[in-house]
Amino acid sequence: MGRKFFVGGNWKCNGTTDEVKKIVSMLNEAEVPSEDDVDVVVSPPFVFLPIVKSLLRPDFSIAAQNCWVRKGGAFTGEVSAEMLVNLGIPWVILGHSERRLLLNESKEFVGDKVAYALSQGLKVIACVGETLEQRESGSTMAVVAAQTKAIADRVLNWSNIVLAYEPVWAIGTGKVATPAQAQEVHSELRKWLHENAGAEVAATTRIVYGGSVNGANCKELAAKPDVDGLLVGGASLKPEFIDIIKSSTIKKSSV
Ligand SMILES: O=C(CO)COP(=O)(O)O
Repeated sequence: MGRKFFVGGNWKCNGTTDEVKKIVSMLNEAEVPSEDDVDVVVSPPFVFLPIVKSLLRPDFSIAAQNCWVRKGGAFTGEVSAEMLVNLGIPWVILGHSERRLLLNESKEFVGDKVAYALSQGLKVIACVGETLEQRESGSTMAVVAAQTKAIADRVLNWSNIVLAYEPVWAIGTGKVATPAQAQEVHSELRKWLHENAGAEVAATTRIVYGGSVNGANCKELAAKPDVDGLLVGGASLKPEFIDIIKSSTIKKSSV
């Protein structure tokens, strides 16, 4: 019943057309484990979705970085789930901490977005994570459980959700969580899912880690039993992203 390893590349608000083409060429030329063993999903800014879709190798998939909370309409500046489906984009990242914190997206709003995106047939990478202050005050689990509950309250079927644990203090800081810290929260999150969404959801939902993952630290993180993949920011724009994809092989050798 193994959970297939998942590697996401969140390009955030980066890139020009030329840079995007170069990253895609680098990905297309790489030799990586088979799609039977690893899901690779890259997430360019909205404006580059069509070009990436037209150029990217077929065994890699694509995610948008956000979408509107309900059906499209008079919502200036927003992009709807229906539009992503129309473009043939299968995945969307929702609840990233940069949106929760910089754009004041509440956990309820994120939960609504997750439910709506799923209802339209999108697969969702749903991000949760605590700030440094929250970690230091001992409320890490309470925070990530409340963020996960806002999703669980609105969603019954978890088969199209990947849960990404991204501690805010580790994002873009070079300060990666230790493998033990990641494992601890992932295992608690799985326990939470078991108690609140059922044994099947807990056993099958992939929980991936994000926050300063790079080519040097990916294997140790990937080796942890409850780390089912990695969500990569800065390093996903660089050749070391290929090494991160290859860290998936550690799961094969450890079973
Ligand atoms: O936010 C992240 C992925 O969504 C992680 O970003 P960094 O890998 O740049 O720390």
